[in-house]
Amino acid sequence: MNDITFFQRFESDILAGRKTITIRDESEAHFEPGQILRVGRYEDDGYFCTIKVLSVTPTLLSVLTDEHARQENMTLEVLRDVINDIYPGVTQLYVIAFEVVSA
Ligand SMILES: CC(=O)Nc1ccn([C@H]2C[C@H](O)[C@@H](CO)O2)c(=O)n1
Repeated sequence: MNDITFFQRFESDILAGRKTITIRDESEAHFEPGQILRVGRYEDDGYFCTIKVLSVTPTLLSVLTDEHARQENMTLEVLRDVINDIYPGVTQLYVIAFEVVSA
């Protein structure tokens, strides 16, 4: 049983350490620093690594920066588009910073 999922297209970036945050809505804001999470692919729930949650920080879509985009390994324009696709109309978001502890 996995604790969090990511779209398959982000798997290689996560495993390579190029993607070190994920930005989620209220439904996934309950994670806490220090928690160890099993990570699966959204498409098939197949496990692909274990991460440690470093921080969970409330933010707003309107204040996302190039630094968030860098930590997502994408441009800010693409990051805003991705978030608008996944969470249409949502402005209150949560930045979950993590590190891969095993894969
Ligand atoms: C079910 C669900 O919401 N799954 C998600 C949500 C977000 N992500 C990724 C996409 C971007 O890189 C960031 C920003 O939301 O997190 C995801 O992989 N899977």
